[in-house]
Amino acid sequence: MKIVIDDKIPFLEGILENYFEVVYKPGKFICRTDLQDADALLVRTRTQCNGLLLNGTPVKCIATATIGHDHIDAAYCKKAGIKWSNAPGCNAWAVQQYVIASILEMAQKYSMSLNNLTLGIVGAGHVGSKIAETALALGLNVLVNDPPRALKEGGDFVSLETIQAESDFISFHVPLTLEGDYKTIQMVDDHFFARLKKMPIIINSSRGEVMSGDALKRALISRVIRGAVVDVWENEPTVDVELLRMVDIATPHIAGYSVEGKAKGTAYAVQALSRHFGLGIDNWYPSSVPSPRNSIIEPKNNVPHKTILEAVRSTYRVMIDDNGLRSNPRNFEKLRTDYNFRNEFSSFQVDGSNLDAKLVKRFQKVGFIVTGY
Ligand SMILES: NC(=O)c1ccc[n+]([C@@H]2O[C@H](COP(=O)([O-])OP(=O)(O)OC[C@H]3O[C@@H](n4cnc5c(N)ncnc54)[C@H](O)[C@@H]3O)[C@@H](O)[C@H]2O)c1
Ligand SMILES: O=C(O)[C@H](O)[C@H](O)COP(=O)(O)O
Repeated sequence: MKIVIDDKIPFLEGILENYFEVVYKPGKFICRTDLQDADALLVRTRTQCNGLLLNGTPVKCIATATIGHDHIDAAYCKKAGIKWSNAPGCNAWAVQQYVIASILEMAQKYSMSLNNLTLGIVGAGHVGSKIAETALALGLNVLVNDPPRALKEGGDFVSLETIQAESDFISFHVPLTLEGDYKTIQMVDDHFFARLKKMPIIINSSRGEVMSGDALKRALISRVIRGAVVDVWENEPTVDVELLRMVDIATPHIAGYSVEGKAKGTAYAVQALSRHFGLGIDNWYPSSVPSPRNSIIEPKNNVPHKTILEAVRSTYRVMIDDNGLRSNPRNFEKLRTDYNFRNEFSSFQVDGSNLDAKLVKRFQKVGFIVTGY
């Protein structure tokens, strides 16, 4: 059997070679000729898996080592009898880290106290629900909009209008969908911004095409919003430099780039291939996943948001990623390729010996391990 694999998927070398003839190639350049005698394809978001790529090839199974699967033409695959899988939730904690770090940076920049501010979350799946829980622990009010879940589950969901009217931050965690009752393509447009009431900060780490960059620029110019955090862009890897200069935090689609998230993404993809081809490695996981060089955090004080911001910064400095893209927006894809995957909060231990009980709880809710309290 033969498999073609995106050559930027970590933790994989030597694994599938035991079962397949393996060809590694940059995801963007995988083409139909590469697949003439291939049975399977293992990709990231950089390979468009559609009829153009797959028609007339023997590929019968595609695994993507990512949460998002908008690069896979599901309708085509169904028609062509190609099975595909993604890696649900693999890097959700990495995006939680990115969004929480960004909210704390924004609160500091604009001198906002998080207590009693409202975070509106649009899309409450693996990522959105983790952020909701952390935000509550940080003292924010949380409103959640997720019409597909609301229809299935009922419960405490609000309308998009409520999010627009009451939020000080709005963070998007929807998949990119092009059609249907809940389609998300360009869901954030001039009409969306016109309904905002509280000059919120907008955060997009979902997909660039969910939001109109031009509408976002108009909203920033007219001060309908206070600011914006943008990790995903329309037309990646090209970045609208005018927009980049206007937003508060601009990063090159790295919200999900944690060591743990990458390890899980690879593992879920290998496991899916194993199930499909009967490889017998259904529980495979990378044998060694790097830990942080210094995993102990010793908080200096008991002032909640200050000490949590310091701890968060010691795991991840989102402003360094911002600076990287700002200094060289044309390097978008290279910044991603060369990215030094960070560790998630759960790989760090906070020394709780001088923390009050409430702060211990908060650190735990953010995702840290707290010891010695
Ligand atoms: N920037 C990054 O590095 C990065 C990393 C991971 C995921 N993502 C993106 O984030 C998205 C969300 O990830 P996830 O793991 O939480 O996905 P998920 O599938 O677990 O959750 C998505 C949620 O959005 C809801 N939803 C769908 N359409 C909606 C609509 N119109 N309005 C409101 N809610 C809607 C769904 O019901 C679901 O609960 C992914 O699809 C991916 O595109 C980006
Ligand atoms: O959908 C996802 O999982 C994320 O957007 C992911 O971080 C994209 O990762 P890449 O395709 O660069 O590996």
